[in-house]
Amino acid sequence: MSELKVGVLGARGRMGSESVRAIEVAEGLSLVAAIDADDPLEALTDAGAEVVVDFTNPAAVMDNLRFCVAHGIHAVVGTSGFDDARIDEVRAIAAESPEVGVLIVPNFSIGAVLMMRFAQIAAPYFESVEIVELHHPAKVDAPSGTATRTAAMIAEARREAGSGPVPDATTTDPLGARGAVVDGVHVHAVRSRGLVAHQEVLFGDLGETLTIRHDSVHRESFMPGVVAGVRGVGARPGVTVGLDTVLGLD
Ligand SMILES: NC(=O)C1=CN([C@@H]2O[C@H](COP(=O)(O)OP(=O)(O)OC[C@H]3O[C@@H](n4cnc5c(N)ncnc54)[C@H](OP(=O)(O)O)[C@@H]3O)[C@@H](O)[C@H]2O)C=CC1
Ligand SMILES: O=C(O)C1=N[C@H](C(=O)O)C[C@H](O)C1
Repeated sequence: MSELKVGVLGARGRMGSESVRAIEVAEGLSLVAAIDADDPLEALTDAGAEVVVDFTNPAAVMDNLRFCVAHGIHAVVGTSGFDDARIDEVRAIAAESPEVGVLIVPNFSIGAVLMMRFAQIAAPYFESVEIVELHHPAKVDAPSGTATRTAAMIAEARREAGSGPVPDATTTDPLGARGAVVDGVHVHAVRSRGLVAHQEVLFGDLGETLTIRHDSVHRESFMPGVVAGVRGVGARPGVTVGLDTVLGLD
């Protein structure tokens, strides 16, 4: 059987370079293009790429997706910045080439996928919830895509359960000490040397708290998920959000 031809966008970056290494050694995958900001996207079509992995930045990723979809190339997107409005935009782009799969994955690490799931399960049972995401100081965006996705999953679970807003008597917060509010969930972003990618979801109710924490201590934690996404995206036309279906969790 012929190997699946894969291109990496953002290939010299922290995640792109790790992905290049993972794809080079993965059985059945062949790295045909490693592209960075100064390379033309036509290098993908010239090399016959069938799937791309995008780890660029929120400002660049939409143009990359437009190119890939228009050229019938499946896309596995790790780049952050995908709120509901942006996902709807991708759905509109993908509708132009219905055979193409676009897999948008806020976090490829298996532990993080499970952390989000566990938070979703816990959400209806606690009156209070807050998210603390902690990352390396070179991260360009806040809050993280993982925190945004976790907040959305928690909010949906609370809505379905008929939960009200989280209790909070704060009326004065001139410096924004209570953090951002994403889908009704307070999100706090920490940036520090020594960190890679970490998140805590803190639940609270009468006389008890539950903390769900995940730590990526090395970027290799994301690679089994990236490789699974590359192998799975072609069988999923249209837009899929999250790695859950690829991992068989849905
Ligand atoms: N889903 C997940 O599991 C994970 C997602 N991420 C996300 O992935 C993204 C990248 O993170 P990270 O690797 O740390 O960032 P880096 O800044 O290390 O890498 C980004 C790379 O993309 C390149 N780039 C910029 N614009 C383009 C373009 N138009 N075409 C091709 N390449 C381009 C940059 O080149 P140059 O420096 O020359 O501009 C750089 O090499 C972020 O959004 C981050 O949040 C990160 C970790 C895990
Ligand atoms: O920039 C990072 O490093 C990460 N970005 C993703 C995010 O925004 O959630 C995934 C992971 O947290 C690492």
